[in-house]
Formats: sequence, C-alpha cells, structure tokens
Amino acid sequence: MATIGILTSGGDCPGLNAVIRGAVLKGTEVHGQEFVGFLDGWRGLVEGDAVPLDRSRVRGLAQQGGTILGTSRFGPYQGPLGGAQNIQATLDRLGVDAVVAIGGEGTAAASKRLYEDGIKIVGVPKTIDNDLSNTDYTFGFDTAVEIATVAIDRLRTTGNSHKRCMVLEVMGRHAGWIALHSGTAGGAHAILIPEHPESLEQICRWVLSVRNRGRAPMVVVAEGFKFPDMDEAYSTKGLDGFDRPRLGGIGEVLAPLIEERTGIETRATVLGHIQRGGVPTAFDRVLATRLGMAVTDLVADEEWGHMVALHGTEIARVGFDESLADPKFVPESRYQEMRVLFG
Ligand SMILES: Nc1ncnc2c1ncn2[C@@H]1O[C@H](COP(=O)(O)OP(=O)(O)OP(=O)(O)O)[C@@H](O)[C@H]1O
Ligand SMILES: O=P(O)(O)OC[C@H]1O[C@](O)(CO)[C@@H](O)[C@@H]1O
Ligand SMILES: [Mg+2]
Repeated sequence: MATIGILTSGGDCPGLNAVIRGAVLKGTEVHGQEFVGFLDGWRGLVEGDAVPLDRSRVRGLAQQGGTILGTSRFGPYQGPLGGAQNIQATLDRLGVDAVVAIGGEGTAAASKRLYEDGIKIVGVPKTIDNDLSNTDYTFGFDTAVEIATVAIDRLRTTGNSHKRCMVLEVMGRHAGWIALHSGTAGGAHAILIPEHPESLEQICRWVLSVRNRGRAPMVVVAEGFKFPDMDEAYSTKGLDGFDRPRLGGIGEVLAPLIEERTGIETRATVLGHIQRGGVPTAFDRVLATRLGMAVTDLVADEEWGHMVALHGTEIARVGFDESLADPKFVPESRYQEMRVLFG
C-alpha cells in the first residue's frame, strides 16, 4: 500500500483544497493509498514536516479557499536538508513512497528536476492566471474571472452615476486571460493585456468615443500590461522571495493619464489578492476535484514525471517537459476578436 505526500507550492489559488480532497477520497477508496500532507510547500518536504491526511481531515474541503497545507516559495534544493538525496532519505524515514506537487510553472520546474534526480513525483497544475501550457484551463481561473466580473459590474454602476471613466486592474503577470474574460463578461470598453501593447492615444480614443455616446467608459487592465515604449511591466514594489518584480500599479498610472488627456474624471481600482481568496466557483471545484482524483491514478500507474491536465473535457497526462513549454499566452486572434468591440 503506497503512502503519498501531497504539497502545495507557489501562490495559493481557489481549488487547492478540492484537489487534496479529491486525491485523498479516491486514493483511499479505490487504490488503497495512504496520505500525508507536507506543510508550506517544498519546506515541509525538505524538513520532513508532515501531517496525516485521512478522510475525516478532508471533509468539507471542496468549497474552502486557500490551502490547508500552507504554501511558500521555498525551494526543494534550498538549505542544508535540500537536494534530491536528502529528500529521498527524508521520504524513506517518513515511509512516504511518492510525492504529489500541486503548483504553477515554478513548482513543475522543481518537480521535473527532482524527478530527473530520482524522486517519485507527479504533479497537478494550478494558477489563477490560466497561463500554463498543455492544459486547457487551470482551476482558480474561473473563480478569479467571476470575482473580477462582479467588480466590473459594480464599478460600472458607480461610474455611470458620476459619468466617470473607471479603470480596473486585475492580475495577469505574463498573460491577460483574466482581463480578457472578465472584460468580455463585464462589457468593458477597453481591455489591456500583457501580450498586446496599446498606446495611450488609442486608449483615450476608445474612452472618448464611449463618452461621446453618453456612456461611462470602463477599462480593464492586466497588471502585466505595457505601453509600447515599456520594456518591462510596471513595478515599484521591489522583488518577491524568488527575485521576481512585484507587479501592480499600472491602473493607478493609467487613470491620471486618461483624465489628463481626455478631461474625463477617472478612478482606478486595483483588485489584487481578492482575486485569489475565498471559495472556488463550482467549475473550479469540479475541475480541481477531478484533477486530484486523477493524480492518484498516475501514482498507481507509477507514471513519475507526469502531471494531470485538462484536454477538452477529459483529464489527460502530460510530462513535466510539455507543461513547461512557453506560457499559454492570449493568442493575437483572441485579442483581435474582442478588440473590434472596444470604444
Ligand atoms: N527550476 C527550478 N529548480 C528548483 N526549484 C525551483 C525552480 N523553479 C522554481 N523552483 C522553486 O519552486 C517554488 C515555486 O515556484 P514559483 O514560486 O514560481 O511558484 P509557482 O509554482 O510557479 O506558482 P505561481 O503561479 O504562484 O508562480 C519557487 O519558489 C522555487 O523555490
Ligand atoms: O502573491 P504574490 O506572491 O504577490 O504573487 C502575485 C502573482 O501571483 C499570481 O497571482 C499568479 O501567478 C500573479 O498574477 C501575480 O503577479
Ligand atoms: Mg511561478
């Protein structure tokens, strides 16, 4: 009977707990597997900090946001106890046969390295940004889009009352999926994404045309959006624990520029981590539960070095290599499809 250690790594995401629940329920019922949870991402694995996970521990978890295991950006090769040899010794000491790592592209890169160094490891992809290759949707994305859409709906009523231009900044470091989907759902008059620079002149033309027909302009901008003359996304908050620029603030830059150029009073709202918190949507609960269940089959089949993924409506298996291809950007055709409605 295999014992599996589960961990959640990188930024959190609605649906992580549903994955854990799906894995524990199917793994124990169908495969006779046992489970422990490593705390705070790779740190728990490296330090052997594990808690038992059984049926009673995962009760009611499908609807709970965040991760009961905690998460961090600690690396598996970090510190005196890090590295594949030490980790294997820790797994042996704890009686854990295989590792399930739930995370984004960084977690998959770390998992691939551990797999190549001999660790029995499989993965589950997560990110609200929906920018991982080789999976059609990641859980957490639908929840983030729903939250951003509600924000747009609310901003539109106050914007209409005051005849103001409202700017909403959403997450999306490399890819503008959250902006594109929420902006489409909320009927935004301009959607600005990292993949497609737009000039201030063009944005103001859209804003003025909306105003000229008596409407209050609504602009949705992804945190990673760049004007044509910017090399890097806007960042003034230093680096995160993994030396990546902390993004956020482009909306606050854009709003006064629009106001200055158009004369229309403009307000910016940064949605921030509200997009990542709280209960997952039904879609994300279903997807996360199915991925959690399917990853126990990967372990039973000893398909180390693979992760589960959504292909169409089916749960597929892909190698860590495939999942680490280029991020899944918004294709130009998808952007142009919506761009005809701007203004
Ligand atoms: N190539 C790598 N080799 C070893 N460890 C890595 C590698 N890439 C990332 N890691 C480790 O894995 C952790 C998780 O990666 P990261 O912080 O990028 O989160 P993620 O899983 O991509 O999720 P998010 O979507 O929040 O970025 C990193 O903080 C780092 O410690
Ligand atoms: O929570 P943190 O570490 O500030 O990370 C924020 C980043 O995480 C994401 O939500 C998901 O990768 C990005 O959109 C955002 O830039
Ligand atoms: Mg990452």
